[in-house]
Amino acid sequence: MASGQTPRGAAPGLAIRDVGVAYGGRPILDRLDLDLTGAETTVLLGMSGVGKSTLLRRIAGLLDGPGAILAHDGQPLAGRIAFMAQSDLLLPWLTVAGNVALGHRLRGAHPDPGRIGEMLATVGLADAAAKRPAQLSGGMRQRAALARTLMEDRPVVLMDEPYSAVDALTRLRLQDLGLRLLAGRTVVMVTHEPFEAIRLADRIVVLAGAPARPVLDIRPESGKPRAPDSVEAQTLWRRIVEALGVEQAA
Ligand SMILES: Nc1ncnc2c1ncn2[C@@H]1O[C@H](COP(=O)(O)OP(=O)(O)OP(=O)(O)O)[C@@H](O)[C@H]1O
Repeated sequence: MASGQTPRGAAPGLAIRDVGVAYGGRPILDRLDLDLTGAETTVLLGMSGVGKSTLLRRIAGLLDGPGAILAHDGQPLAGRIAFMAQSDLLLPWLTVAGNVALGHRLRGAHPDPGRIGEMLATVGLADAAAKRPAQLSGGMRQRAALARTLMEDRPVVLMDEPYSAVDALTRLRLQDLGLRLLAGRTVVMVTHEPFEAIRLADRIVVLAGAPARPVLDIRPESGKPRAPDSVEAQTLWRRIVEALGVEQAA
């Protein structure tokens, strides 16, 4: 098993306590409380602009505001969170291997070349180590970004639409890869796509309103990944769409 598949340290649950974020005086989040179970994948859904990325960035410590993000185990969260942003943010002047090792380099650490190779092989990019991001397809770039996230080997992984910029089949393959590689970690993932949430989530939270609040919080019963054509998936889809406030075709 590649080392990236085993998170360093147990994956803690997260306590989001009384959290607020405002931009220019406009509250996007206000006194939000939410508990996320450790080693589970929670998928956040909501209409564009509701505040999903804002919540993710607040959990990551990238935004200030009232309230606190705490770990259920009582230990500090610093150094235990990896963040995969909406765009892949690969640095064009670095090779794929260089991008995967970026976190280590930024901390002045020397990443083990064997581990970089192992991580690239795990995501199917062993032959692309020396290439630049511009030479990769969209799916390869997403896999490189996933490898970089996993190279950090953090027990908590925050992902903002990680599989959005690729075609449908590549998306399914990336989802399966993510499912395998992220098992055992506490994952919070943002998506626009209800069926992606249904396929991958242990728990689905739909945010709506201003400031944003959970308006639906459900746990699918069957195991992952879930096919979109099951009765359960169809029922979940209806509930999600209703919660999103989208008009359904009769
Ligand atoms: N840095 C910022 N400064 C001012 N307003 C911002 C900033 N970032 C986000 N916003 C606004 O805050 C609201 C929430 O943005 P956010 O990106 O969290 O939404 P989202 O639900 O992730 O949207 P999407 O699904 O389109 O990515 C939006 O109205 C957005 O325009």
